[in-house]
Parts: sequence; structure tokens; C-alpha cells
Amino acid sequence: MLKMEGVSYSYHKNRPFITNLDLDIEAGKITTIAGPNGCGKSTVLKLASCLLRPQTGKILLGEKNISLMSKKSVAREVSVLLQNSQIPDMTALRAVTAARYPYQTSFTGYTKAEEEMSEYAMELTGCKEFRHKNMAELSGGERQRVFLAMIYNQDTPLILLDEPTTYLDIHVTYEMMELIRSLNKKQKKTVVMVLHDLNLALQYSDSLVFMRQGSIFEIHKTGDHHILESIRTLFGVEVRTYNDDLNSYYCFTQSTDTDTTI
Ligand SMILES: Nc1ncnc2c1ncn2[C@@H]1O[C@H](COP(=O)(O)OP(=O)(O)OP(=O)(O)O)[C@@H](O)[C@H]1O
Repeated sequence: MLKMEGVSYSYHKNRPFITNLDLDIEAGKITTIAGPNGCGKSTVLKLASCLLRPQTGKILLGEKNISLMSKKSVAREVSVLLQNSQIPDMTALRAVTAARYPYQTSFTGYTKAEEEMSEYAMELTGCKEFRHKNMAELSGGERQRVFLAMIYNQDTPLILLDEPTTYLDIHVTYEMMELIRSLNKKQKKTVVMVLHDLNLALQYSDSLVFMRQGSIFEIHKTGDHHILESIRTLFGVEVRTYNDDLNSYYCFTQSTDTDTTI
């Protein structure tokens, strides 16, 4: 579905950050990228959505090289929710409706049907009640739900989500994770997320890509027992597992090797 082949990217001249990265994202699955702060997770999502261009290597969507596609055709294939997204100066409903722009041939205003689709997307993400408020007036969690409605409305086969549960309370967090799961299961969307909450990652993903310092550290299916060892090594934490009839839960605590005496 999404393939990165020998991709390199650096923010600063002569200081390579991502070097020769290969990544193959399986279609129809939920993949989570995890890793310590600053290891390059958001950079990978920005490269995958063409917001950054690789300096070497190529990124393929199916057979197509993403760097050679027009902005609009990329937007028909990939939607992306970033951390610290720009806040559009418009109402929430207008912002969600504007997410349909990749499908417009000439701008003649949005149709009634498009507005109805937007209202439906806002209902699903629980933000319909503030649809007439300006985006700048919303709380962090309200705005995040509008951003998720925009992603829903853009209706692309590949969805990239950078920390989708930021600002969300625990109830809405699980609602949004269930919505993401249902987009994947029922509408066959391929989802790539960045999550810091490893319990959520393990609960909702098919596989985890662990990154370290601009490289892929390890890739695991979520059922793989070695995954906990990777978490211990990569993050320097202890992991304990608790099971009930349905799920396994993980408790992360500070590693006994770490000295944090102040
Ligand atoms: N626009 C930029 N200009 C210069 N350096 C940048 C820029 N964006 C990111 N970086 C640097 O690139 C590295 C990777 O950043 P990135 O945001 O991809 O990490 P991340 O793994 O998503 O981090 P976090 O978990 O903290 O969100 C960091 O060291 C960061 O400081």
C-alpha cells in the first residue's frame, strides 16, 4: 500500500536524520509507529503524506511515486492529521466540508449533499453541537474531534494520524479509537498512527513499528511476545502484563536500572 524505499531526509545540511529507511505498510491494517520523543515518527508521517519530500529514495502509494503525483491526487489517496495542525479561520462545519476539496473540479461552493456528509462526519466524531463555532473558539479536545471529522470526510484509502487522541478525555479517546477501528474493519481503510500510549497501540493495532533515532528499530505484529522486550529496551521501562477474558493490559513502570535521583 505505502512503501518507503531507501528514504533519507535531513532538516539541517550535513546532519542526516532519516537515512536509507525502508518501510512497507500493509494494506487494510492498522499500523502504529512508536518510539521515544524526537526519533522521527512525525517526520515519517509528513514524508508519507508528501508534506516533506525525501532527499533520496522514493515513496510509493501502490505503484505510484508520491513525489510525482499532483497535490490533489495525493489528497484523494492520503489524509493526514498532524500534531499542531494549523487552525483554519472558519466554522467547524465549513472546515469539515472543505475536507472534500480533493474531489472538486471547479469551485462553485459546496453542495447540500456535501454539507450533509459533513454533518454526518461531525455526528460520528461527536462535534455536531459546535458546528457553527469558529475553529479558534474550540477547546483542544473539541478541535481534535473536528480534525477527525475532516479526516473522515476526506474519505481516503490511507489515513495517517499523528497522536489522534491528544487532548481527548478517556471516554472520547476510546470512542475515537473505536471509530478508527471501524473505518479500518468496515470501510477497509489502511491506518498508520503515531501513538505514545502503548496500551492503546497494543489494543488497536495489527502491528507496531518501533523507531529509534531516525531509523526503524524493530517491527512486530501485536501478538508477538518479543514486543514487550523491544519496549523494555527502547524505552527503558519495566512492563507487567495483566489478563482478563478479553484483553491483556500492560503496566509500565520506571526501570530499576534508571537513576532519577534529583
Ligand atoms: N521543522 C523542523 N526543523 C528542524 N528540525 C526539526 C523540524 N521538525 C522536527 N525536527 C527535528 O527532527 C527530529 C524528529 O522530529 P519528529 O517530530 O519527527 O519526532 P517525533 O518522533 O515525532 O517526536 P515526538 O514523539 O516528540 O512528537 C527532532 O529532533 C526534531 O527536533
